[in-house]
Amino acid sequence: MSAGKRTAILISGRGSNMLSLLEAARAPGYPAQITLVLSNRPDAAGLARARETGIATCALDHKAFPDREAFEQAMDAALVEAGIELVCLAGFMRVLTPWFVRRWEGRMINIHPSLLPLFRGTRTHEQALEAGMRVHGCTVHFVVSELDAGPIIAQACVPVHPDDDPAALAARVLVEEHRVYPQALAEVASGRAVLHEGRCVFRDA
Ligand SMILES: Nc1nc2c(c(=O)[nH]1)N[C@@H](CN(C=O)c1ccc(C(=O)N[C@@H](CCC(=O)O)C(=O)O)cc1)CN2
Ligand SMILES: NCC(=O)N[C@@H]1O[C@H](COP(=O)([O-])[O-])[C@@H](O)[C@H]1O
Repeated sequence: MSAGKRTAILISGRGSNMLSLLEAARAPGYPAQITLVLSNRPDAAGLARARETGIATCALDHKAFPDREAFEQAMDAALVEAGIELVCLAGFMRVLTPWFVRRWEGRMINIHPSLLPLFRGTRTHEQALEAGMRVHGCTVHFVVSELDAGPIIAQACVPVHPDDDPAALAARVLVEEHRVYPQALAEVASGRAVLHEGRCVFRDA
């Protein structure tokens, strides 16, 4: 049995979704193997958490590069050097240029803390509360150049409670992120979910 698709996780912060993906990938037969954690922030707390697990890490400070393209070329080189086949964005807070997206389109997914296409961008939990939503949630999608607009692979819903503040709602959504992201990665890594003609298509693997 193959060891699974060589997968990199890109982070900018604490890395809780990274940890849930790492844990899921330890299961026998899981179709992806996490072989690299890369961050645009050398001080990202998730890097230290990744190193504790023994996984290879790479810190590329985006501010050390003259422009976005130079940073992305270095990131791409690190991924290619590591033999990466799939990329998971997990709290990676850089908008990727069309150049990088074209390099990885169909092999790069992201988790977003809202039920897309509702509430793209940032402050998603505040937006949901301001809109008076009774349900909220998270979305795993293929990454395309347009921000948070890629074809949806999986979603999970949570109830919005009357006394919710953004932090309470975020915490409830995060539990579902940790459940649905590993499921979505398995769908993509196994070939069951594919990006085809701008849509997410489910095939018998
Ligand atoms: N081309 C794409 N790039 C990225 C996507 C995408 O769908 N297409 N998803 C995002 C993740 N994301 C929300 O899910 C997101 C990340 C970053 C930003 C943003 O405004 N970043 C700023 C810098 C912010 C910072 O450094 O703190 C920027 O890049 O200038 C918005 C949404 C990942 N990239
Ligand atoms: N626009 C991207 C975005 O907002 N992503 C969100 O950042 C958090 C990262 O947490 P983590 O580092 O603990 O996984 C997660 O809630 C993820 O959905």
